[in-house]
Amino acid sequence: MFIRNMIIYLDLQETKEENVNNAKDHEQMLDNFVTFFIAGQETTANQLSFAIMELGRHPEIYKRAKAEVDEILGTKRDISYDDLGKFTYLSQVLKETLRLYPTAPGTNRWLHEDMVINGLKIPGGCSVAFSSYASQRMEMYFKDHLKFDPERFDVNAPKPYYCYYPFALGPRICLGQLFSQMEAKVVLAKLLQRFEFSLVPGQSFDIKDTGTLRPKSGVICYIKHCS
Ligand code: HEM
Repeated sequence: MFIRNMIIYLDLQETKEENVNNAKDHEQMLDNFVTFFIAGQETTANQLSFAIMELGRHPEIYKRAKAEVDEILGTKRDISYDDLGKFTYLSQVLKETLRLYPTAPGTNRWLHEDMVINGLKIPGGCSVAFSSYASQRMEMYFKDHLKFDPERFDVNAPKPYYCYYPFALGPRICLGQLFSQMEAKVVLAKLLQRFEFSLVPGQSFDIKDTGTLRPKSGVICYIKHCS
């Protein structure tokens, strides 16, 4: 990610030298830089914090995720691309984490013309906000809606179409979706392979919304090196 950001930065400098008068180009480049920098770093980092938090709260889920990692990696240091495809349960854990804690909790779209949705008229020329946080916690879409349950994302479970969208939907869907989930799997697998986590008792599991969601007071853990 750092290298990627650096490349964008260098491009920006070159553009500045070549085309000093074109402020609009620069603004767009800067917009992209900020998007990548914010969208590309905090969202995945916070997803991992929430994942560790939920694994700490559910020892049986933790045990199963750890068993999968140990079976696939053993004591191997490097994770290959093929290994990533085998982390079925870990992937379910990460999806369920983003259901309860969509770290980018919504998005919006500009409506160019009037629309009627479910009998409700929405006038054109306004911005419509979508909350993945709200949709993904609704009982009408998810049984035991507040329960952390990675089984919802089992390959045989019914697919939660159009009510689960942590990366948004449509042509402007998150550009980094696949990359971020590869990154999250690598980091979580490595953490589970090498360390044992347990939550320090008495901490709050409140959420803070600073544009992206994060655990309000961090996730405080005891960490032990796996023998
Ligand atoms: C857990 C991790 C992530 C989540 C939950 C997430 C979520 C989102 C959401 C909800 C949007 C808005 C899309 C829309 O309005 O249609 C978005 C946009 C975007 N994301 Fe991510 N994102 C994540 C990671 C990343 C990473 C790692 C990158 C880059 C490497 C990235 C790059 C972008 C970009 C460039 C956009 C703007 C796309 C556009 O407007 O066409 N995201 N992301």
